[in-house]
Amino acid sequence: MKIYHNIDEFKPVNNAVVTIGTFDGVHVGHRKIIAQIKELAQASGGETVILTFFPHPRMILHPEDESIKLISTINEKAELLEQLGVDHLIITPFSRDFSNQTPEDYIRDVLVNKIGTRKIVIGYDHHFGKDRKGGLADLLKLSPVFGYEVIEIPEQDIDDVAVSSTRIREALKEGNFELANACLGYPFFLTGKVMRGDRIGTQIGFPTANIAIEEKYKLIPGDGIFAVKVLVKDQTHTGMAYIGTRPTVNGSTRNIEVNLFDFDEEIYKQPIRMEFHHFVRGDMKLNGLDELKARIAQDKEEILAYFGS
Ligand SMILES: Cc1cc2nc3c(=O)[nH]c(=O)nc-3n(C[C@H](O)[C@H](O)[C@H](O)COP(=O)(O)O)c2cc1C
Ligand SMILES: Nc1ncnc2c1ncn2[C@@H]1O[C@H](COP(=O)(O)OP(=O)(O)O)[C@@H](O)[C@H]1O
Repeated sequence: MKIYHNIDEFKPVNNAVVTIGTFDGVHVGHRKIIAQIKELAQASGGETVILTFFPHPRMILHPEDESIKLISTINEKAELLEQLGVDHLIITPFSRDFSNQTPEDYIRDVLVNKIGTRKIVIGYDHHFGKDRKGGLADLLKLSPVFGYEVIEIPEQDIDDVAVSSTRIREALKEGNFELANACLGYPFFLTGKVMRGDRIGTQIGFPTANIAIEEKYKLIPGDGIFAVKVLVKDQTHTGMAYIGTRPTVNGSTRNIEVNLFDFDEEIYKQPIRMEFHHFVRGDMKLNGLDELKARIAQDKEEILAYFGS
């Protein structure tokens, strides 16, 4: 998959089959739309193009506002779309010029001239251009002029997509990974780098890799203990993750940490990817390190049993 960080980097392709959207999480609803553009492209010997927008305008206009939380970071999204076999991903940054185009200019300059759109798969609720005034009606009106075909996504499918995103976000907050992962079509994951902590982990016999996540907008599951699978240095390990403020040791920051089973390596600064499979319990203030250690040993038994090992 080729990635473009600006629409101007893109050179028109033959028989472009295009869809436009945020695709947060690249969940089962999105996958259905992507399967459709792939089928259309295959049938016409064309190439699939996804046009997405990043950063979200609110992230630029109000960088202090940390309320926007997304299921996948832009890099995670690109990785997921690549796995699905999308040919081209155009990531358009928000700009006033881009958002101020009239619907006609946008269709002619961007969709037709820059992308070479032959087929566009789009929902009734998609809006574009100045004041978001452009939509399906404009695309349909100009289709005979520019010779592209418009394929409308049924309203029910659009609603399913919206329902899925909201349900996934809620499920992740509540620790319902069974539901979130079923809606996503793959286990929810986060990616980050291992950083140093307070070295209490080793002291109690459960070293934990502390994960730093660069993207402030990434949605983090609610606090608790989780059964996870972690990819580190191209190897997958099972383990137990902790998200919380460590009330037992009077911690202050919200940590994301993981103890990997059958693992004993120094991995500071390593990139890791952690998949969430099951919520085990909520965060607790335990009475000292001995109690914490005993509780973690119990968590480990439960998680080993969960994974069936
Ligand atoms: C499976 C697991 C369960 C944990 N449960 C709790 C808990 O209930 N309460 C708590 O305060 N900390 C809990 N922790 C976090 C520990 O306090 C933390 O790992 C320890 O302080 C080590 O921190 P360090 O990596 O900075 O050395 C848990 C950690 C793990 C791996
Ligand atoms: N089984 C393991 N699980 C997680 N980290 C491990 C493991 N074995 C060794 N490590 C290493 O130990 C570090 C965690 O040890 P810990 O005492 O908790 O230190 P810190 O407080 O700096 O995280 C990890 O960052 C990693 O480099």
